[in-house]
Amino acid sequence: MDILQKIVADKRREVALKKQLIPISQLEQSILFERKTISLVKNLQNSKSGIIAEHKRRSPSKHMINDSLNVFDVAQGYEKASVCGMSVLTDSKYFGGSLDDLLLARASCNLPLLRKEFIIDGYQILEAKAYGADVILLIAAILTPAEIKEFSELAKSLNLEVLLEVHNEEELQKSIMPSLDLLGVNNRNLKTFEVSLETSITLSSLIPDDFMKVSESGISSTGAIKILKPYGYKGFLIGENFMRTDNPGESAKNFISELNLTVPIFRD
Ligand SMILES: O=C(O)c1ccccc1NCC(=O)[C@H](O)[C@H](O)COP(=O)(O)O
Repeated sequence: MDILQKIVADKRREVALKKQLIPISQLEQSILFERKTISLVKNLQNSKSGIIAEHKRRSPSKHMINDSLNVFDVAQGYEKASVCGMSVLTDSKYFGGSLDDLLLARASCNLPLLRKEFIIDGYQILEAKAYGADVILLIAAILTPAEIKEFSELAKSLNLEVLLEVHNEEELQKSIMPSLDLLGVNNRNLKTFEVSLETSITLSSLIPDDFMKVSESGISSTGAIKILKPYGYKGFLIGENFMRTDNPGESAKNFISELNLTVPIFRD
């Protein structure tokens, strides 16, 4: 069993239990359900840096990254750094995150928030909305095309944007549909945990221009962004590189300053 299969098996049990404890009607009563969402796509279109900064305490590949920070401070730091959006890992068992992290991030900043989760049930999309997300992640490797359609359409009906994540051409070809907003290529091979920007480079020409292209994982220098931009990537999801430091917001700010100095404006 690979790591995604393990995570999904646990997630199915977790979601089944939660559905018994907290009914959908209760999620729908959240005041955040009525909130006007903020567009990550628009922020990326208007940005030079394209940085989506992640809150990530630990991970299956790197184990402990940083659990001494307060998500409230991290979100404020990212906002001050003028990132385009923030990704909040809400899985607890493998990443040490929670829905409370999402809620705290929502309370402390006005950035578009991505709920970074292993979504296998529409219930989790209603949770995302109830806890203040603007964007959800769908992972092609763990979903059928019918599920991607059902979940992305549910998200759109709640005014949430949808980031679809792929690792290879097969996942990309089976998943492309109009109800998606952003297409993320994950550079991390989930069998070996190796990261390679080649994955983003290889898949770039197969992604139709209608989607905002995002490169995810293993981005540890402004040089990587310089390499990826000419392939049409406008979003760059960065977790460990910022979270490994004592002050992720300051690290993001320095990263963006360096980027502005070294990277030419996008080629459209
Ligand atoms: O990060 C992992 O080890 C991991 C393992 C299994 C499934 C997903 C995983 N990561 C989720 C992510 O997509 C990353 O947190 C995100 O792209 C940021 O990556 P990085 O900048 O390399 O921390």
